[in-house]
Amino acid sequence: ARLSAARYGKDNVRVYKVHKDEKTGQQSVTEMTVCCLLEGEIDTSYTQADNSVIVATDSIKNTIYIKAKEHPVNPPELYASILGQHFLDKYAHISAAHIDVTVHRWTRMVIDGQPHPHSFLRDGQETRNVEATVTRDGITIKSGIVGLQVLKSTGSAFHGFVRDEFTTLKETWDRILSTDVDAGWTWKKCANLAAVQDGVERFDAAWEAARNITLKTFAEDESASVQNTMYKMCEQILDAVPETEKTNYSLPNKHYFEVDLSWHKGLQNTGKDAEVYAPQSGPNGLIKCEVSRS
Ligand SMILES: O=c1[nH]c(=O)c2nn[nH]c2[nH]1
Repeated sequence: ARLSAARYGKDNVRVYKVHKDEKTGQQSVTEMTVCCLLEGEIDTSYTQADNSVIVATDSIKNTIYIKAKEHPVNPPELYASILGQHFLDKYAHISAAHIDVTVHRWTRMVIDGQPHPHSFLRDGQETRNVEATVTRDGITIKSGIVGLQVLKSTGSAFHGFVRDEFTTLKETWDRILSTDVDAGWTWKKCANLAAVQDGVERFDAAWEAARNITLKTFAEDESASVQNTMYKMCEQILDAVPETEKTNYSLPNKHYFEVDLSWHKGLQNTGKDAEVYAPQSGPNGLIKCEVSRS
């Protein structure tokens, strides 16, 4: 037997950082969960019980906090790149650092019409995600949005699909569409950390654009299918963010079934009379795509 792949580190490292603006007294907060895995000349720690090559996962955890103190944690793409680059700079035998950052929502409260200086709310389990791979050959970054739950009560159809001896699904021209958005966009490779930092505002702008494109397309598209609607989202993100090379979506189709109540005094609740539905926990459709520049 031979070791064919190996990476190790610390997962689920929760980090909070506050920024206090001395002039305005306004405070801002960031909360994230970090996973940091290292690759390199570490085989002997697996095969020969040679611990001399191991940067302890506890030390990796410590480094996550130290770098969060020493450097900005926003945008997460920059923090992830700085953190990853540290391990290559410090440890010659480490060849790659895989950094995943999941940023949780703390949205500033608006109290009596005014943004509150130091109070925030968790308005959804949606997260902003970054996967950075830092190597001596450059930095690849994939940004994303995960867990953005959306629903539309009409404006979605699904008909014209294969009908055969396996098909029971009725065609519909008017259905509920609900999904949990998992969207990603992959940046063109950066040669080094300086290239990430140069034009760093592009990361927040891209996240804003991708989120707005997703919501607007979901809301306004007369959807013929999840497939077609998500493709339209991808096209627009590539157009809006020229420094990306591809984008991808993974969308569960979270079904809402009609409930036939006609057995009860002839109550009409199907088709055009449908108002009360049974939301389904599963099974769910799952539609995935990756769209690249042509
Ligand atoms: O949008 C949809 N795409 C599909 O592939 C599918 N299959 N069943 N319902 C569906 N809805």
